[in-house]
Amino acid sequence: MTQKACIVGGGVIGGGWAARFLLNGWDVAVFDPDPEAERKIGEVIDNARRSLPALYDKRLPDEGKLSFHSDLAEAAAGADWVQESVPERLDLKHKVLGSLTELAPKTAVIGSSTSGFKPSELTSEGARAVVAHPFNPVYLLPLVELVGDAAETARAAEVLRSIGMFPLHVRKEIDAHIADRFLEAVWREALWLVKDGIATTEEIDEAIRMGFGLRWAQMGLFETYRIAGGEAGMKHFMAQFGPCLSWPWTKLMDVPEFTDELVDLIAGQSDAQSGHRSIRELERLRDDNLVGMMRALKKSGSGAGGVLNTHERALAAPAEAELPITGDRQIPQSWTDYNGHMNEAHYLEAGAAATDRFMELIGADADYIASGKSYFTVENHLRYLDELLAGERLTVTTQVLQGEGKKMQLFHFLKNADGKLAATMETLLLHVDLNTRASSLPGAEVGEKLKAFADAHKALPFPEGAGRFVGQKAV
Ligand SMILES: NC(=O)C1=CN([C@@H]2O[C@H](COP(=O)(O)OP(=O)(O)OC[C@H]3O[C@@H](n4cnc5c(N)ncnc54)[C@H](O)[C@@H]3O)[C@@H](O)[C@H]2O)C=CC1
Ligand SMILES: C[N+](C)(C)CC(=O)CC(=O)[O-]
Repeated sequence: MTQKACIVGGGVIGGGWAARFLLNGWDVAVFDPDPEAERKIGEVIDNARRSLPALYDKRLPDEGKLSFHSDLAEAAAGADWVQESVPERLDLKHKVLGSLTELAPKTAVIGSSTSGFKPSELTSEGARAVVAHPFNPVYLLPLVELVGDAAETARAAEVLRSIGMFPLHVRKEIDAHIADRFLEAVWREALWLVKDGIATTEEIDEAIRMGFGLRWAQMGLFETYRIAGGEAGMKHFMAQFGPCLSWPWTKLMDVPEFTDELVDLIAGQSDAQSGHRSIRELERLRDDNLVGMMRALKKSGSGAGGVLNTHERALAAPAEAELPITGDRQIPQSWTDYNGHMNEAHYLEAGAAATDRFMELIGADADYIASGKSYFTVENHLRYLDELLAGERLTVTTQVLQGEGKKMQLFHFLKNADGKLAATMETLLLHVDLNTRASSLPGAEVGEKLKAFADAHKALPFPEGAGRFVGQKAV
């Protein structure tokens, strides 16, 4: 049965939560008194539709139903998860969480997005809630800091994993949890650097994005510094840089006063730096960059890439069809080019991924390859028949044309969401012994499975376009 999330407060963060649940197949009911809430959330969800599916090489579940409610009881009825994301004021959080405790099903997790309040503060007037603190954009970044009752946060963690997030249990409640403690320290130093006229907002951003910002996404702080200690590792690093902590490098806890002058100085520099772009434009730029970086992390399984790999493995396999389905995904924005459609190179990428999937189907999987046997491609022929656009669903099915001895000849059909043929790729592979790098017969089981597909597919019509080559004569 479809699960339901109730989103209370649909601003920057509530909108992100709505998108995360919706695109993972949950029904989403929103309660927000702002008359503009539907438009704002719609824009956030459009951004999410453009970016979240691009992280995966499999299709996400069909989107759930989105509804807006002026009655909190109606929004909360039947919910499996309720997420409060109203402004960061304790009196307001008490009021909203108190009502939700009465109205939501007893079985529902009630999460608060609070950046700073502790669970004991949120529940001091009898409300039932745990802190589920996410990061912007909630639909792309996996981290959620969970703080509160152990059984309830364990239940919450399971749900969060199922929608591709990374729950981090905070062992002891503290103001601002873990991550915002860092962010606050960095923010405080940045304010001092601007106030003291040492650096502009743009120079501070360059100092982050040209250097340590790139490192942090893949190894965090401690692993990065371990390497910085050279062969002697962390001990050497601490011996060398530990004493600096007592030098006057930082402002420590000294907070700059938030005068009108400082606010104007920072807002003015920020306008000069980025005011020529709208917030939505900046969001799309941020999302495209995040998708590119997170896809790179997927390859090594580092950081957020490991979370994506785990979630992708849990996504449902496509339904059976006459031909094996060897690909089912949405087309990422990053696959499109200056002509506004999927670039030719990615047709090959989709076809090559289908070959890999077919190899798995006949047992030529990672273990088989590790045992020293594999297939090498020796020839491909691609026909580009129709445009494919960003966000469209792409499915690939595979017919075996030849599957005996060392040879495996496959014909991939690449189709859009309406089942229209957009491309075909014919590919010839030879089985190879990875130790001698010479062609060889496949293992008995792989050979038999391949032959079974080949025999079954012999009954099918020979595909139109198979056996073709580029016919233009050279002049
Ligand atoms: N903006 C950020 O970077 C992050 C914010 N948070 C936390 O998320 C929460 C929300 O912050 P934002 O989304 O940034 O704020 P926001 O100002 O963008 O959105 C708040 C929304 O709550 C609505 N609202 C106000 N009173 C309400 C009520 N009684 N019932 C239902 N909705 C109501 C407002 O109309 C608005 O749409 C805060 O607790 C904040 O600390 C957490 C992570 C990051
Ligand atoms: C500024 N902030 C404290 C609301 C930020 C967060 O809580 C997390 C984030 O997304 O940076």
